[in-house]
Amino acid sequence: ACSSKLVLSQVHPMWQEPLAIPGGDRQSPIDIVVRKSVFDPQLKPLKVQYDPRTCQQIWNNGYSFLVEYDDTTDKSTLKGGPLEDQFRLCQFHFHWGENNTWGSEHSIDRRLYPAELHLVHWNSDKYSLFEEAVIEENGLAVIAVFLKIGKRHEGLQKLVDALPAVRHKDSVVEFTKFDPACLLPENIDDYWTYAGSLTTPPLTEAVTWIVMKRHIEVSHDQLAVFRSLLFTSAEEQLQRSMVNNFRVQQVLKGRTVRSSFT
Ligand SMILES: NS(=O)(=O)c1ccc(S(=O)(=O)NCc2cccs2)s1
Ligand SMILES: [Zn+2]
Repeated sequence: ACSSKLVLSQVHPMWQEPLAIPGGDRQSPIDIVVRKSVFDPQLKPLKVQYDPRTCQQIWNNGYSFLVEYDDTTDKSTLKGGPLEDQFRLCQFHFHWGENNTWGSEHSIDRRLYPAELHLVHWNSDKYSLFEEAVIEENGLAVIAVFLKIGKRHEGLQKLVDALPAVRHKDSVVEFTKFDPACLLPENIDDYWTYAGSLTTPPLTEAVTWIVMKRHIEVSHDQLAVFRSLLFTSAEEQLQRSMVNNFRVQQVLKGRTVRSSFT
């Protein structure tokens, strides 16, 4: 699966930022300044086709919890939008805060949300493995969806109920038949897109970001369960709550953010 345990450089947890990424001129996340985004009429509708049968497991990797999909065939795919090629879903995960005031990685005109969903895909037209794609500039496509506190999200509850089983770093639990399309807003035609990077190590500048304009709602209690997870493994003396697992916003460095809507 896409998050095989490649040996990552011994950087500190991402929010004690490595000073600068050598030549980092397309880092993520960013603040999206709506009035500076450029409508691009050539942007196509996104084509999302997810097969719930490819869902395999949930893994606490010490940064977030990842719901991992079988990406050995083109069963769960993303294409269209700003993308030239077909991309395979390999995992989705979230970033969230210690309270409901902040937690998202991207912001819209400086507005932060309590959490942000990332659906991670890699370019299966050009590469044969996630690990190859993750170092290429057109290798990954990540859909970002903001979460707002409101009504309970029925589809999310199956995931919330499984989280206590992956409380500690490096714990894994089988998780199947979950359709990640239920986490997308009804309208996925309105989005911003820009060239960026992974927001955790290895921070590679390989990501075409697709940030949804519409958010989804989850309940206060559902998000509270995210905060019951731990950054630390069961053996560690000092347990640390998994909260504020977002990266600080990065400079735009002249990049253009395009919008699919006016
Ligand atoms: N927040 S985000 O969507 O920008 C992501 C950060 C890391 C992601 S990954 O786990 O898919 N790959 C990172 C790797 C792990 C091992 C080898 S590379 S996706
Ligand atoms: Zn992420």
